[in-house]
Amino acid sequence: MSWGYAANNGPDKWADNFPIANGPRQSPIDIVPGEASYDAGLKALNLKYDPSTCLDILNNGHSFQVTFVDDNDSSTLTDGPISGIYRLKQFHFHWGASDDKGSEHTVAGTKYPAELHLVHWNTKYASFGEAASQPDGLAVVGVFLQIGAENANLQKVLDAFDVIKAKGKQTSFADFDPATLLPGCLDYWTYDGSLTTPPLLESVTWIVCKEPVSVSAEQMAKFRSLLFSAEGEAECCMVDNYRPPQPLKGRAVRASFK
Ligand SMILES: COc1ccc(/C(C)=C/C(=O)O)cc1
Ligand SMILES: [Zn+2]
Repeated sequence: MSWGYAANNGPDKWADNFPIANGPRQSPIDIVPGEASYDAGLKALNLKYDPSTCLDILNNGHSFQVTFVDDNDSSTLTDGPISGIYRLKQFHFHWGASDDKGSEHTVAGTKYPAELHLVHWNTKYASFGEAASQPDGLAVVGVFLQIGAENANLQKVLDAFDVIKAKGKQTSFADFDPATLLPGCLDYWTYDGSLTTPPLLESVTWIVCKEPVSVSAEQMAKFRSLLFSAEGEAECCMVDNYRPPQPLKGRAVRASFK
């Protein structure tokens, strides 16, 4: 049986096949603002995305992801807490069955209804796959979603859902600028962590934005219309696809802001 988010294959079971699940730098974590240390040496995030690198949108059975062409430096993350150039590979989300849960990171115990992850890889390595196994291989920008006004930029992504409802469905998705999903203020917390799904590799520099972006309740219902299940299988709604916070194990969380 493969991993998932159900009682029999969910986060509490992942260590059976992926023992790193109990490792020293696992993600997500609960971010406690009062315990984060302001680091004046942290640079502002420099995100430069080219919409023409947007390729397709896929239901991978755990989330949906929008994948980008990453054979050049058209869409990159530089500065912030990292050194060098990291290329955007994909973005995806995690969300709940109801608005009181869904994010992976929490802020002083507060869960948001959803969380966006923009996954970038360090170009000092030859490929995403190679980078994913290195301690400085990946940088993921996390953005919280909170219930409010309809998000017109997000709606462009949600409008593609009808053709990717089931696991394994994929369709072309062009000319989308992921920068339109970012909050106005790019203040962030940063810490060393991991992938939040198997293989849970400890290769991620996490960059979690303090400011959430809006999503309407109707848009959240659209997220919940996707399926974990493939066509022809018993329908299982894609909800609660989030890993809960993991032990900090002595790690420092730094803030880019006072
Ligand atoms: C090498 O295989 C991989 C599988 C998943 C991932 C990600 C990007 C997981 C996550 O988003 O937590 C990376 C590599
Ligand atoms: Zn994620």
